[in-house]
Amino acid sequence: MLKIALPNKGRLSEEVRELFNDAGLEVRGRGERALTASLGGEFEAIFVRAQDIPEFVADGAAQAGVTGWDLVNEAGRELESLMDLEFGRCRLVVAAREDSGITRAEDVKDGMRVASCFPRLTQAWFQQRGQRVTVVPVSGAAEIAPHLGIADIVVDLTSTGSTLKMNGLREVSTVLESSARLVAYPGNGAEARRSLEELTQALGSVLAARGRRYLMANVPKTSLEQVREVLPGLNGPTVVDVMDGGNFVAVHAVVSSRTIYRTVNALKALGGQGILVTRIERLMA
Ligand SMILES: Nc1ncnc2c1ncn2[C@@H]1O[C@H](COP(=O)(O)OP(=O)(O)OP(=O)(O)O)[C@@H](O)[C@H]1O
Ligand SMILES: O=P(O)(O)OC[C@H]1O[C@H](OP(=O)(O)OP(=O)(O)O)[C@H](O)[C@@H]1O
Ligand SMILES: [Mg+2]
Repeated sequence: MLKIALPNKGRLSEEVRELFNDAGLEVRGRGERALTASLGGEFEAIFVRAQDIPEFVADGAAQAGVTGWDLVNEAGRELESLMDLEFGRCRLVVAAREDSGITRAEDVKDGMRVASCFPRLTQAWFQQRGQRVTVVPVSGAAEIAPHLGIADIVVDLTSTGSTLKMNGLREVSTVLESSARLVAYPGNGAEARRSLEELTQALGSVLAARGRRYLMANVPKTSLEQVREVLPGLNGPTVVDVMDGGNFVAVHAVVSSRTIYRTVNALKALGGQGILVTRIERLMA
């Protein structure tokens, strides 16, 4: 059995579970507080805090894991990064009180105190810039520190920016961009690597499918050349005969979901009929 460490709660846990489900690795038989669950196949999920996952995987207690890229960097352990999972997007930023007069990283003076749940990354970032700050490690709610006089500035995660705003803080600089990652133990043997390669492909096929739709339409044969321009598909559209279709043929293609509205209108303008758009579960190139 290969152990995959997954976040037990918090920001990433629901989306991780959904991704694995969509890849056919359903988290089975997990009660609210269960610490492990079978994922089907040769995988077993172990549910731990997102923060602990880099350590567990780096130690080989789990052969792979999913956690934030921010936490992987903060841990500073050697890990193989197998795939960016594209959700959990956020940034680790330097922020200061609106009324502090600090608007750029250069305004941070030597000796200032910086509250952060990411003390290692914070220390390293300022050090690299030649700024000598004192890091005040906290385990959460760093945004309150400047108001309590515990620190002058903070280094914290943000995505929508509403927490910073609510706390009267202004973003000054970005330390790191993050999203959820699939990481692996560097000491895995050949067999584990093969299984993890299959896992990576399965998860990748779900991610690839999410931004795409499968489109079918009947179009006049005479407009096929123009249809090709509208429907590039992966390797150009598949063209299928329609029984008793007269002048019409069916075209099938995988298209971007972002442009589907325009694509459908363009097909209609070319005489397309019976247009059907469906979701794709998985897509392997
Ligand atoms: N606002 C956000 N938007 C998007 N992703 C985020 C956001 N905040 C955190 N994340 C991502 O989710 C990861 C886990 O954060 P989360 O808040 O769930 O856990 P935690 O606060 O470290 O743990 P716990 O809830 O157990 O104390 C972060 O390391 C980051 O990668
Ligand atoms: O830019 P925003 O969209 O406002 O998000 C930023 C907030 O999200 C995270 O906290 P979270 O909500 O995970 O709570 P936590 O402090 O309990 O981890 C992060 O620590 C910020 O406080
Ligand atoms: Mg959090």
